[in-house]
Amino acid sequence: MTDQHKSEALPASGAVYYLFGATGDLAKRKLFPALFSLYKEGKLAEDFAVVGLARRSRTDEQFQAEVYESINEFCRYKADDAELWNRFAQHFVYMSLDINDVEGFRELTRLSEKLDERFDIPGNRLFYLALAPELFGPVSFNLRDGGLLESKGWHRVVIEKPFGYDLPSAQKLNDQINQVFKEEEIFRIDHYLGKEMVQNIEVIRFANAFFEPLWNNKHIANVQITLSETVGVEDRGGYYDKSGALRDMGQNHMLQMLTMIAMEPPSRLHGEDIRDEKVKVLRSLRQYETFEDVRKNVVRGQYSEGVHKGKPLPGYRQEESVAGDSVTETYFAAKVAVDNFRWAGVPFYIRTGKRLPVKTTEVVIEFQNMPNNVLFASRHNLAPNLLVIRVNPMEGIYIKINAKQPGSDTQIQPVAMEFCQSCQVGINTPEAYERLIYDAARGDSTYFTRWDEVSHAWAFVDKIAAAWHDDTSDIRPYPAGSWGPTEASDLLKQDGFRWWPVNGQEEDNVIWVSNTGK
Ligand SMILES: NC(=O)C1=CN([C@@H]2O[C@H](COP(=O)(O)OP(=O)(O)OC[C@H]3O[C@@H](n4cnc5c(N)ncnc54)[C@H](OP(=O)(O)O)[C@@H]3O)[C@@H](O)[C@H]2O)C=CC1
Ligand SMILES: O=C1O[C@H](COP(=O)(O)O)[C@@H](O)[C@H](O)[C@H]1O
Repeated sequence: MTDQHKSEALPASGAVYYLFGATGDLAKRKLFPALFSLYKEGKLAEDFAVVGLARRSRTDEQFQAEVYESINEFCRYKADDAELWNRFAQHFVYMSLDINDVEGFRELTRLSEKLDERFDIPGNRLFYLALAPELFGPVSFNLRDGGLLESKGWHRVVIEKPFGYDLPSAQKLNDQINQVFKEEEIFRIDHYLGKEMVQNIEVIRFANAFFEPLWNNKHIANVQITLSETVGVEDRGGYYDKSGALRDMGQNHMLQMLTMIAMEPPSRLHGEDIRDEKVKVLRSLRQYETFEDVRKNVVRGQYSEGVHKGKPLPGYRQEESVAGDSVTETYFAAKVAVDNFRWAGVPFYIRTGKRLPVKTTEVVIEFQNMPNNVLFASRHNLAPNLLVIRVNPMEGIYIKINAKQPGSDTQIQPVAMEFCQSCQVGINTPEAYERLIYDAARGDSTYFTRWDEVSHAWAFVDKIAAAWHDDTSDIRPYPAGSWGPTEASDLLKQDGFRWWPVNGQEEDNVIWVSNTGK
Protein backbone atom coordinates (compact mmCIF):
# COMPACT_ATOMS: atom_id res chain seq x y z
CA MET A 1 0.00 0.00 0.00
CA THR A 2 1.46 3.40 -0.90
CA ASP A 3 1.10 6.46 1.30
CA GLN A 4 -1.45 7.77 -1.07
CA HIS A 5 -3.85 4.99 -0.38
CA LYS A 6 -3.71 5.17 3.38
CA SER A 7 -6.48 7.70 3.72
CA GLU A 8 -10.13 6.89 3.28
CA ALA A 9 -10.91 10.49 2.30
CA LEU A 10 -11.49 11.16 -1.38
CA PRO A 11 -8.87 13.27 -3.10
CA ALA A 12 -9.92 16.82 -3.96
CA SER A 13 -10.63 17.35 -7.65
CA GLY A 14 -7.57 18.29 -9.70
CA ALA A 15 -6.65 21.97 -9.68
CA VAL A 16 -3.88 24.50 -10.01
CA TYR A 17 -3.14 26.08 -6.61
CA TYR A 18 -1.78 29.62 -6.89
CA LEU A 19 0.07 30.66 -3.74
CA PHE A 20 0.32 34.44 -3.80
CA GLY A 21 2.86 35.40 -1.14
CA ALA A 22 4.90 32.23 -1.67
CA THR A 23 8.07 33.76 -0.22
CA GLY A 24 6.26 34.86 2.94
CA ASP A 25 5.99 33.60 6.48
CA LEU A 26 2.53 32.04 6.24
CA ALA A 27 3.43 30.00 3.16
CA LYS A 28 6.53 28.68 4.87
CA ARG A 29 5.01 27.88 8.28
CA LYS A 30 1.55 26.72 7.30
CA LEU A 31 0.73 26.38 3.59
CA PHE A 32 3.56 24.21 2.24
CA PRO A 33 3.31 21.81 5.20
CA ALA A 34 -0.47 21.61 4.77
CA LEU A 35 -0.14 20.71 1.08
CA PHE A 36 2.43 18.04 1.86
CA SER A 37 0.24 16.45 4.54
CA LEU A 38 -2.71 16.39 2.14
CA TYR A 39 -0.58 14.71 -0.50
CA LYS A 40 0.85 12.21 1.92
CA GLU A 41 -2.66 11.29 3.07
CA GLY A 42 -3.99 10.92 -0.47
CA LYS A 43 -6.24 13.97 -0.27
CA LEU A 44 -4.33 15.44 -3.19
CA ALA A 45 -3.92 13.01 -6.07
CA GLU A 46 -1.47 13.53 -8.97
CA ASP A 47 -3.65 15.97 -10.93
CA PHE A 48 -2.54 19.18 -9.25
CA ALA A 49 0.10 21.87 -9.59
CA VAL A 50 1.25 24.57 -7.22
CA VAL A 51 2.48 27.88 -8.59
CA GLY A 52 4.43 29.95 -6.07
CA LEU A 53 4.04 33.68 -6.76
CA ALA A 54 5.83 36.71 -5.31
CA ARG A 55 8.10 39.47 -6.60
CA ARG A 56 11.40 37.91 -5.56
CA SER A 57 13.01 35.72 -8.19
CA ARG A 58 13.41 31.98 -7.68
CA THR A 59 14.05 29.08 -10.02
CA ASP A 60 11.68 26.13 -9.71
CA GLU A 61 14.49 24.20 -8.04
CA GLN A 62 15.15 26.94 -5.49
CA PHE A 63 11.46 27.13 -4.73
CA GLN A 64 11.23 23.36 -4.29
CA ALA A 65 14.21 23.49 -1.95
CA GLU A 66 12.44 26.11 0.19
CA VAL A 67 9.31 23.97 0.28
CA TYR A 68 11.44 21.01 1.37
CA GLU A 69 13.01 22.98 4.22
CA SER A 70 9.65 24.27 5.35
CA ILE A 71 8.21 20.77 5.47
CA ASN A 72 11.09 19.40 7.46
CA GLU A 73 10.83 22.28 9.92
CA PHE A 74 7.08 22.76 10.28
CA CYS A 75 5.15 19.79 8.94
CA ARG A 76 3.77 16.96 11.08
CA TYR A 77 5.20 14.60 8.44
CA LYS A 78 8.81 14.73 7.33
CA ALA A 79 9.88 14.60 3.70
CA ASP A 80 12.10 11.60 4.46
CA ASP A 81 10.76 9.29 1.77
CA ALA A 82 12.78 10.39 -1.27
CA GLU A 83 10.47 8.79 -3.81
CA LEU A 84 7.38 10.45 -2.32
CA TRP A 85 9.14 13.78 -1.97
CA ASN A 86 10.34 13.78 -5.59
CA ARG A 87 6.87 12.95 -6.86
CA PHE A 88 5.40 15.77 -4.74
CA ALA A 89 8.08 18.33 -5.62
CA GLN A 90 7.64 18.03 -9.36
CA HIS A 91 4.16 19.59 -8.95
CA PHE A 92 5.73 22.87 -7.68
CA VAL A 93 6.75 25.71 -9.99
CA TYR A 94 7.58 29.32 -9.27
CA MET A 95 6.92 32.53 -11.16
CA SER A 96 8.05 35.98 -10.18
CA LEU A 97 5.13 38.37 -10.45
CA ASP A 98 4.12 41.78 -9.15
CA ILE A 99 0.45 41.95 -8.20
CA ASN A 100 0.14 45.34 -9.86
CA ASP A 101 1.40 44.16 -13.25
CA VAL A 102 -1.37 42.72 -15.40
CA GLU A 103 1.12 41.52 -18.02
CA GLY A 104 2.50 39.09 -15.44
CA PHE A 105 -1.00 37.64 -15.02
CA ARG A 106 -1.26 37.07 -18.78
CA GLU A 107 1.97 35.14 -18.61
CA LEU A 108 0.53 33.24 -15.66
CA THR A 109 -2.48 32.26 -17.77
CA ARG A 110 -0.15 30.79 -20.38
CA LEU A 111 1.78 28.92 -17.70
CA SER A 112 -1.50 27.61 -16.26
CA GLU A 113 -2.59 26.18 -19.59
CA LYS A 114 0.68 24.27 -19.81
CA LEU A 115 0.21 22.97 -16.24
CA ASP A 116 -3.36 21.89 -17.01
CA GLU A 117 -2.03 19.83 -19.87
CA ARG A 118 0.98 18.45 -18.02
CA PHE A 119 -0.96 17.32 -14.94
CA ASP A 120 -4.28 16.58 -16.63
CA ILE A 121 -6.11 19.35 -14.72
CA PRO A 122 -9.59 20.32 -15.99
CA GLY A 123 -9.09 24.11 -15.67
CA ASN A 124 -9.90 24.31 -11.92
CA ARG A 125 -8.15 27.17 -10.17
CA LEU A 126 -7.67 27.90 -6.49
CA PHE A 127 -6.13 31.27 -5.72
CA TYR A 128 -4.70 31.51 -2.19
CA LEU A 129 -4.00 35.12 -1.21
CA ALA A 130 -1.34 35.01 1.52
CA LEU A 131 -0.80 38.71 0.98
CA ALA A 132 -1.29 42.00 2.77
CA PRO A 133 -5.02 42.90 2.62
CA GLU A 134 -4.48 46.01 0.48
CA LEU A 135 -3.46 43.66 -2.36
CA PHE A 136 -6.68 41.56 -2.25
CA GLY A 137 -8.58 43.99 -4.53
CA PRO A 138 -5.79 44.52 -7.13
CA VAL A 139 -5.02 40.81 -7.35
CA SER A 140 -8.70 40.02 -7.99
CA PHE A 141 -8.92 42.56 -10.82
CA ASN A 142 -5.73 41.30 -12.42
CA LEU A 143 -6.81 37.68 -12.18
CA ARG A 144 -9.84 38.66 -14.23
CA ASP A 145 -8.03 41.03 -16.62
CA GLY A 146 -5.13 38.64 -17.10
CA GLY A 147 -7.48 35.86 -18.31
CA LEU A 148 -7.08 33.49 -15.34
CA LEU A 149 -10.83 33.14 -14.88
CA GLU A 150 -11.52 32.04 -18.43
CA SER A 151 -10.64 28.39 -17.98
CA LYS A 152 -13.39 25.76 -18.13
CA GLY A 153 -13.31 24.58 -14.50
CA TRP A 154 -14.19 26.20 -11.16
CA HIS A 155 -12.46 29.29 -9.74
CA ARG A 156 -12.12 29.90 -6.01
CA VAL A 157 -10.28 32.50 -3.99
CA VAL A 158 -9.05 31.88 -0.46
CA ILE A 159 -8.50 35.08 1.49
CA GLU A 160 -6.41 35.46 4.60
CA LYS A 161 -7.28 37.61 7.56
CA PRO A 162 -7.56 40.41 8.40
CA PHE A 163 -10.65 40.99 6.27
CA GLY A 164 -10.60 44.77 6.70
CA TYR A 165 -9.83 46.97 9.66
CA ASP A 166 -13.42 47.93 10.44
CA LEU A 167 -16.81 47.60 8.76
CA PRO A 168 -16.32 50.35 6.12
CA SER A 169 -12.91 49.01 5.03
CA ALA A 170 -14.21 45.42 5.01
CA GLN A 171 -17.21 46.54 2.96
CA LYS A 172 -14.92 48.26 0.45
CA LEU A 173 -12.75 45.17 0.20
CA ASN A 174 -15.75 42.94 -0.24
CA ASP A 175 -17.16 45.20 -2.97
CA GLN A 176 -13.87 44.95 -4.85
CA ILE A 177 -13.67 41.18 -4.59
CA ASN A 178 -17.36 40.86 -5.51
CA GLN A 179 -16.68 42.60 -8.81
CA VAL A 180 -14.72 39.51 -9.76
CA PHE A 181 -15.87 36.57 -7.60
CA LYS A 182 -19.30 35.41 -6.50
CA GLU A 183 -19.85 34.85 -2.76
CA GLU A 184 -19.79 31.06 -3.21
CA GLU A 185 -16.34 31.38 -4.82
CA ILE A 186 -14.92 33.35 -1.87
CA PHE A 187 -13.38 31.42 1.04
CA ARG A 188 -12.51 33.77 3.91
CA ILE A 189 -10.15 32.01 6.29
CA ASP A 190 -10.58 31.97 10.02
CA HIS A 191 -8.09 29.30 10.96
CA TYR A 192 -9.81 28.67 14.31
CA LEU A 193 -12.69 27.15 12.34
CA GLY A 194 -10.23 24.59 10.99
CA LYS A 195 -9.23 23.41 14.47
CA GLU A 196 -10.27 19.92 15.45
CA MET A 197 -12.00 20.85 18.70
CA VAL A 198 -13.77 23.89 17.29
CA GLN A 199 -15.32 21.61 14.67
CA ASN A 200 -16.04 19.14 17.47
CA ILE A 201 -18.27 21.67 19.27
CA GLU A 202 -21.15 20.80 16.93
CA VAL A 203 -20.74 17.11 17.59
CA ILE A 204 -20.45 17.54 21.36
CA ARG A 205 -23.58 19.65 21.35
CA PHE A 206 -25.79 17.91 18.83
CA ALA A 207 -24.79 14.27 19.26
CA ASN A 208 -25.07 14.00 23.05
CA ALA A 209 -28.40 13.62 24.77
CA PHE A 210 -27.02 14.89 28.03
CA PHE A 211 -25.80 18.22 26.70
CA GLU A 212 -28.28 19.58 24.19
CA PRO A 213 -31.36 19.51 26.46
CA LEU A 214 -29.40 21.56 29.02
CA TRP A 215 -27.94 23.99 26.48
CA ASN A 216 -29.91 27.09 27.43
CA ASN A 217 -30.49 29.76 30.04
CA LYS A 218 -32.46 27.43 32.28
CA HIS A 219 -29.37 25.34 32.99
CA ILE A 220 -26.27 27.26 31.96
CA ALA A 221 -25.01 29.98 34.29
CA ASN A 222 -22.33 31.44 32.06
CA VAL A 223 -19.87 30.63 29.28
CA GLN A 224 -16.15 31.52 29.38
CA ILE A 225 -13.91 31.59 26.33
CA THR A 226 -10.18 32.09 26.87
CA LEU A 227 -7.56 32.42 24.12
CA SER A 228 -4.32 33.11 25.97
CA GLU A 229 -0.93 33.40 24.35
CA THR A 230 2.52 33.47 25.87
CA VAL A 231 4.09 35.12 22.83
CA GLY A 232 4.31 38.86 22.39
CA VAL A 233 3.89 40.50 19.00
CA GLU A 234 7.09 38.91 17.67
CA ASP A 235 7.99 40.42 14.29
CA ARG A 236 4.43 41.60 13.53
CA GLY A 237 4.57 44.80 15.59
CA GLY A 238 3.82 47.00 12.57
CA TYR A 239 0.59 45.16 11.81
CA TYR A 240 -0.41 44.56 15.43
CA ASP A 241 0.01 48.13 16.60
CA LYS A 242 -2.70 49.20 14.14
CA SER A 243 -4.87 46.23 14.97
CA GLY A 244 -4.79 45.28 18.67
CA ALA A 245 -6.32 42.27 20.39
CA LEU A 246 -9.93 43.21 19.72
CA ARG A 247 -9.49 43.26 15.94
CA ASP A 248 -6.76 40.61 15.75
CA MET A 249 -8.55 37.94 17.81
CA GLY A 250 -11.92 39.29 18.94
CA GLN A 251 -13.61 40.13 15.65
CA ASN A 252 -12.80 36.75 14.18
CA HIS A 253 -11.67 33.76 16.28
CA MET A 254 -13.46 34.66 19.52
CA LEU A 255 -16.77 35.63 17.98
CA GLN A 256 -16.65 32.60 15.69
CA MET A 257 -16.18 30.29 18.68
CA LEU A 258 -18.97 32.06 20.49
CA THR A 259 -21.31 31.48 17.53
CA MET A 260 -20.48 27.76 17.51
CA ILE A 261 -21.44 27.55 21.19
CA ALA A 262 -24.55 29.70 20.94
CA MET A 263 -26.10 28.84 17.57
CA GLU A 264 -29.38 26.97 17.22
CA PRO A 265 -29.19 23.45 15.78
CA PRO A 266 -29.13 23.86 11.99
CA SER A 267 -31.91 22.11 10.08
CA ARG A 268 -29.27 20.15 8.15
CA LEU A 269 -25.51 19.88 8.57
CA HIS A 270 -24.98 21.85 5.38
CA GLY A 271 -22.58 24.76 5.18
CA GLU A 272 -25.20 27.37 4.40
CA ASP A 273 -27.56 26.16 7.13
CA ILE A 274 -24.80 26.28 9.72
CA ARG A 275 -23.70 29.72 8.62
CA ASP A 276 -27.32 30.94 8.68
CA GLU A 277 -27.52 29.92 12.33
CA LYS A 278 -24.17 31.48 13.18
CA VAL A 279 -25.11 34.79 11.66
CA LYS A 280 -28.32 34.86 13.72
CA VAL A 281 -26.16 34.74 16.85
CA LEU A 282 -24.03 37.62 15.62
CA ARG A 283 -27.19 39.61 14.94
CA SER A 284 -28.36 38.91 18.50
CA LEU A 285 -25.23 40.28 20.17
CA ARG A 286 -26.09 43.22 22.36
CA GLN A 287 -24.27 46.22 20.95
CA TYR A 288 -22.58 48.49 23.40
CA GLU A 289 -23.93 51.87 22.45
CA THR A 290 -22.23 54.28 24.80
CA PHE A 291 -18.79 54.80 26.19
CA GLU A 292 -20.17 53.92 29.65
CA ASP A 293 -21.57 50.61 28.31
CA VAL A 294 -18.17 49.75 26.90
CA ARG A 295 -16.33 50.72 30.05
CA LYS A 296 -18.64 48.61 32.16
CA ASN A 297 -18.46 45.51 29.97
CA VAL A 298 -15.06 45.53 28.31
CA VAL A 299 -11.62 45.67 29.93
CA ARG A 300 -8.47 46.34 27.96
CA GLY A 301 -4.82 46.13 28.86
CA GLN A 302 -1.31 46.39 27.47
CA TYR A 303 1.65 44.37 28.67
CA SER A 304 4.49 46.12 30.40
CA GLU A 305 7.88 44.61 31.27
CA GLY A 306 7.63 41.35 33.15
CA VAL A 307 9.02 37.88 33.67
CA HIS A 308 7.94 34.50 32.33
CA LYS A 309 9.56 31.30 33.63
CA GLY A 310 12.42 33.35 35.00
CA LYS A 311 13.07 35.13 31.71
CA PRO A 312 12.76 38.93 31.64
CA LEU A 313 10.39 40.19 28.94
CA PRO A 314 10.13 43.63 27.36
CA GLY A 315 6.98 45.71 27.54
CA TYR A 316 4.80 46.11 24.45
CA ARG A 317 6.00 49.66 23.85
CA GLN A 318 9.58 48.40 23.65
CA GLU A 319 8.75 45.89 20.90
CA GLU A 320 10.08 46.44 17.38
CA SER A 321 7.84 48.57 15.10
CA VAL A 322 5.58 49.56 18.00
CA ALA A 323 5.11 53.24 18.86
CA GLY A 324 6.79 54.24 22.12
CA ASP A 325 3.52 55.84 23.30
CA SER A 326 1.21 53.22 21.80
CA VAL A 327 -2.27 52.81 23.33
CA THR A 328 -2.99 49.59 21.42
CA GLU A 329 -4.51 46.87 23.60
CA THR A 330 -2.70 43.54 23.80
CA TYR A 331 -5.43 42.14 26.06
CA PHE A 332 -9.15 42.45 26.29
CA ALA A 333 -11.90 40.76 28.24
CA ALA A 334 -15.59 41.34 27.66
CA LYS A 335 -18.96 40.36 28.96
CA VAL A 336 -21.08 39.65 25.91
CA ALA A 337 -24.85 39.22 25.89
CA VAL A 338 -26.66 37.15 23.27
CA ASP A 339 -30.15 38.62 23.27
CA ASN A 340 -32.29 35.74 22.14
CA PHE A 341 -34.74 33.32 23.69
CA ARG A 342 -32.15 30.63 24.45
CA TRP A 343 -29.47 32.82 25.99
CA ALA A 344 -31.30 35.72 27.65
CA GLY A 345 -29.57 36.36 30.96
CA VAL A 346 -26.51 34.14 30.32
CA PRO A 347 -23.26 36.12 30.19
CA PHE A 348 -20.57 35.03 27.74
CA TYR A 349 -17.21 36.15 29.10
CA ILE A 350 -14.44 36.25 26.54
CA ARG A 351 -10.77 37.11 27.05
CA THR A 352 -7.60 37.05 25.03
CA GLY A 353 -4.14 38.46 25.44
CA LYS A 354 -0.50 38.27 24.52
CA ARG A 355 2.24 37.57 27.07
CA LEU A 356 -0.04 35.68 29.45
CA PRO A 357 1.32 32.78 31.54
CA VAL A 358 0.12 29.89 29.34
CA LYS A 359 -0.76 29.22 25.73
CA THR A 360 -4.24 27.82 25.73
CA THR A 361 -7.66 28.01 24.15
CA GLU A 362 -10.51 26.74 26.26
CA VAL A 363 -14.26 27.07 26.46
CA VAL A 364 -15.89 26.56 29.85
CA ILE A 365 -19.62 25.98 30.12
CA GLU A 366 -20.63 26.55 33.74
CA PHE A 367 -23.94 24.98 34.67
CA GLN A 368 -26.32 26.44 37.20
CA ASN A 369 -26.10 25.20 40.76
CA MET A 370 -28.54 22.73 42.20
CA PRO A 371 -31.38 24.44 44.05
CA ASN A 372 -30.47 25.11 47.68
CA ASN A 373 -33.31 23.04 49.07
CA VAL A 374 -31.75 19.93 47.62
CA LEU A 375 -30.19 18.04 50.51
CA PHE A 376 -26.58 18.01 49.33
CA ALA A 377 -26.51 21.52 47.98
CA SER A 378 -27.70 23.06 51.22
CA ARG A 379 -25.17 21.11 53.29
CA HIS A 380 -22.11 21.33 51.11
CA ASN A 381 -21.90 24.51 49.08
CA LEU A 382 -21.44 22.45 45.91
CA ALA A 383 -19.15 23.51 43.10
CA PRO A 384 -21.00 23.98 39.81
CA ASN A 385 -20.76 21.38 37.08
CA LEU A 386 -18.50 22.38 34.22
CA LEU A 387 -18.05 21.20 30.67
CA VAL A 388 -14.64 22.27 29.44
CA ILE A 389 -13.71 22.11 25.77
CA ARG A 390 -9.95 22.20 25.30
CA VAL A 391 -9.09 23.49 21.86
CA ASN A 392 -5.40 24.12 21.99
CA PRO A 393 -2.66 22.97 22.67
CA MET A 394 -4.34 20.02 24.38
CA GLU A 395 -7.37 18.78 22.52
CA GLY A 396 -10.22 17.17 24.39
CA ILE A 397 -13.00 17.76 26.86
CA TYR A 398 -13.60 17.26 30.53
CA ILE A 399 -16.63 17.48 32.73
CA LYS A 400 -16.47 18.41 36.36
CA ILE A 401 -19.05 16.79 38.60
CA ASN A 402 -19.58 16.32 42.33
CA ALA A 403 -19.17 12.91 43.89
CA LYS A 404 -19.04 11.43 47.35
CA GLN A 405 -15.57 11.34 48.82
CA PRO A 406 -14.72 7.65 49.07
CA GLY A 407 -14.91 6.37 52.61
CA SER A 408 -16.67 9.41 54.05
CA ASP A 409 -20.37 9.72 54.82
CA THR A 410 -20.84 13.35 54.10
CA GLN A 411 -17.88 14.78 52.25
CA ILE A 412 -18.30 15.76 48.62
CA GLN A 413 -15.43 15.99 46.18
CA PRO A 414 -15.24 17.60 42.73
CA VAL A 415 -14.21 15.02 40.13
CA ALA A 416 -12.99 15.94 36.65
CA MET A 417 -13.55 13.27 34.02
CA GLU A 418 -11.32 13.95 31.10
CA PHE A 419 -11.17 12.71 27.56
CA CYS A 420 -7.89 13.95 26.18
CA GLN A 421 -8.30 13.47 22.46
CA SER A 422 -4.77 14.48 21.53
CA CYS A 423 -3.36 12.04 24.11
CA GLN A 424 -5.50 9.28 22.65
CA VAL A 425 -4.74 9.75 18.97
CA GLY A 426 -1.38 11.47 19.38
CA ILE A 427 -0.70 15.07 18.47
CA ASN A 428 -0.71 14.13 14.82
CA THR A 429 -4.20 15.48 14.13
CA PRO A 430 -4.54 17.52 10.95
CA GLU A 431 -3.55 21.15 11.21
CA ALA A 432 -6.26 23.77 10.73
CA TYR A 433 -4.78 24.91 7.43
CA GLU A 434 -4.80 21.37 6.09
CA ARG A 435 -8.52 20.95 6.65
CA LEU A 436 -9.31 24.36 5.29
CA ILE A 437 -7.30 23.99 2.07
CA TYR A 438 -8.86 20.57 1.56
CA ASP A 439 -12.35 22.00 2.15
CA ALA A 440 -11.76 24.88 -0.25
CA ALA A 441 -10.53 22.47 -2.91
CA ARG A 442 -13.74 20.46 -2.47
CA GLY A 443 -15.91 23.59 -2.53
CA ASP A 444 -17.07 23.14 1.07
CA SER A 445 -17.34 26.56 2.69
CA THR A 446 -18.86 25.46 6.02
CA TYR A 447 -15.79 26.45 8.00
CA PHE A 448 -15.14 29.70 6.18
CA THR A 449 -16.78 32.99 7.13
CA ARG A 450 -19.55 34.33 4.95
CA TRP A 451 -19.77 38.06 4.28
CA ASP A 452 -22.80 38.62 6.52
CA GLU A 453 -20.92 37.00 9.44
CA VAL A 454 -17.90 39.20 8.83
CA SER A 455 -19.96 42.36 8.58
CA HIS A 456 -22.00 41.71 11.76
CA ALA A 457 -18.83 40.87 13.67
CA TRP A 458 -17.27 44.15 12.57
CA ALA A 459 -20.40 46.10 13.49
CA PHE A 460 -20.15 44.72 17.05
CA VAL A 461 -16.42 45.34 17.37
CA ASP A 462 -16.51 48.79 15.77
CA LYS A 463 -18.69 50.21 18.55
CA ILE A 464 -16.17 49.13 21.16
CA ALA A 465 -13.25 50.39 19.10
CA ALA A 466 -14.96 53.76 18.60
CA ALA A 467 -15.54 54.21 22.34
CA TRP A 468 -11.92 53.28 23.03
CA HIS A 469 -10.69 55.67 20.41
CA ASP A 470 -12.35 58.62 22.10
CA ASP A 471 -10.90 58.00 25.55
CA THR A 472 -7.83 55.92 26.34
CA SER A 473 -7.89 56.41 30.11
CA ASP A 474 -9.14 52.87 30.80
CA ILE A 475 -6.19 51.01 29.26
CA ARG A 476 -4.56 49.02 32.06
CA PRO A 477 -0.91 47.97 32.05
CA TYR A 478 -0.24 44.37 33.10
CA PRO A 479 3.15 42.75 33.63
CA ALA A 480 4.17 40.39 30.82
CA GLY A 481 3.74 36.85 32.14
CA SER A 482 0.71 37.72 34.31
CA TRP A 483 -3.00 37.00 33.73
CA GLY A 484 -3.78 40.55 32.57
CA PRO A 485 -5.53 43.41 34.34
CA THR A 486 -7.32 42.50 37.59
CA GLU A 487 -10.38 44.41 36.34
CA ALA A 488 -11.05 41.42 34.06
CA SER A 489 -11.92 39.39 37.16
CA ASP A 490 -14.28 42.12 38.37
CA LEU A 491 -16.37 41.64 35.21
CA LEU A 492 -17.33 38.20 36.57
CA LYS A 493 -17.18 39.02 40.28
CA GLN A 494 -19.97 41.53 39.95
CA ASP A 495 -22.17 38.70 38.59
CA GLY A 496 -21.10 36.26 41.32
CA PHE A 497 -18.74 34.28 39.05
CA ARG A 498 -14.99 33.83 38.55
CA TRP A 499 -12.72 32.78 35.72
CA TRP A 500 -12.20 29.04 35.97
CA PRO A 501 -8.58 27.93 35.88
CA VAL A 502 -7.38 27.01 32.43
CA ASN A 503 -4.80 24.55 31.20
CA GLY A 504 -1.98 23.92 33.58
CA GLN A 505 -3.62 25.58 36.54
CA GLU A 506 -5.89 22.83 37.83
CA GLU A 507 -7.20 23.26 41.33
CA ASP A 508 -5.76 21.04 44.06
CA ASN A 509 -8.93 19.59 45.49
CA VAL A 510 -10.17 18.04 42.25
CA ILE A 511 -9.82 14.30 41.58
CA TRP A 512 -8.90 13.67 37.94
CA VAL A 513 -10.10 10.63 36.08
CA SER A 514 -8.48 10.71 32.72
CA ASN A 515 -7.68 8.59 29.71
CA THR A 516 -4.16 10.02 29.99
CA GLY A 517 -3.69 7.87 33.06
CA LYS A 518 -2.62 10.87 35.17
N1 LIG B 1 2.16 34.74 9.16
C1 LIG B 1 1.13 34.34 9.89
O1 LIG B 1 1.26 33.57 10.85
C2 LIG B 1 -0.23 34.80 9.56
C3 LIG B 1 -0.48 35.60 8.47
N2 LIG B 1 -1.76 35.98 8.16
C4 LIG B 1 -2.04 36.82 7.00
O2 LIG B 1 -1.51 36.23 5.82
C5 LIG B 1 -1.07 37.24 4.92
C6 LIG B 1 0.41 37.01 4.60
O3 LIG B 1 1.13 37.03 5.81
P1 LIG B 1 2.70 36.70 5.90
O4 LIG B 1 3.04 35.53 5.06
O5 LIG B 1 3.00 36.69 7.34
O6 LIG B 1 3.34 38.02 5.25
P2 LIG B 1 4.84 38.21 4.72
O7 LIG B 1 5.11 39.68 4.83
O8 LIG B 1 5.78 37.27 5.32
O9 LIG B 1 4.71 37.83 3.18
C7 LIG B 1 4.06 38.66 2.25
C8 LIG B 1 4.20 38.04 0.88
O10 LIG B 1 3.58 38.90 -0.07
C9 LIG B 1 4.49 39.04 -1.19
N3 LIG B 1 4.22 40.35 -1.82
C10 LIG B 1 4.24 41.55 -1.20
N4 LIG B 1 3.96 42.52 -2.11
C11 LIG B 1 3.79 41.90 -3.31
C12 LIG B 1 3.49 42.36 -4.61
N5 LIG B 1 3.31 43.65 -4.89
N6 LIG B 1 3.39 41.45 -5.59
C13 LIG B 1 3.56 40.12 -5.34
N7 LIG B 1 3.82 39.63 -4.11
C14 LIG B 1 3.95 40.51 -3.11
C15 LIG B 1 5.86 38.94 -0.55
O11 LIG B 1 6.82 38.51 -1.47
P3 LIG B 1 7.87 39.46 -2.23
O12 LIG B 1 8.39 40.43 -1.24
O13 LIG B 1 8.89 38.49 -2.75
O14 LIG B 1 7.08 40.10 -3.31
C16 LIG B 1 5.62 37.81 0.44
O15 LIG B 1 5.71 36.57 -0.21
C17 LIG B 1 -1.36 38.57 5.61
O16 LIG B 1 -2.63 39.02 5.21
C18 LIG B 1 -1.40 38.20 7.09
O17 LIG B 1 -2.20 39.08 7.85
C19 LIG B 1 -2.81 35.54 8.91
C20 LIG B 1 -2.64 34.75 10.01
C21 LIG B 1 -1.33 34.34 10.45
O1 LIG C 1 -4.84 34.91 13.87
C1 LIG C 1 -4.05 34.95 14.78
O2 LIG C 1 -3.89 33.86 15.55
C2 LIG C 1 -2.70 33.65 16.28
C3 LIG C 1 -3.01 32.57 17.30
O3 LIG C 1 -3.33 31.38 16.62
P1 LIG C 1 -3.10 29.95 17.28
O4 LIG C 1 -3.63 28.99 16.29
O5 LIG C 1 -1.62 29.83 17.52
O6 LIG C 1 -3.83 29.95 18.58
C4 LIG C 1 -2.23 34.93 16.96
O7 LIG C 1 -0.95 34.73 17.54
C5 LIG C 1 -2.13 36.03 15.95
O8 LIG C 1 -1.81 37.25 16.60
C6 LIG C 1 -3.43 36.21 15.20
O9 LIG C 1 -3.24 37.10 14.10
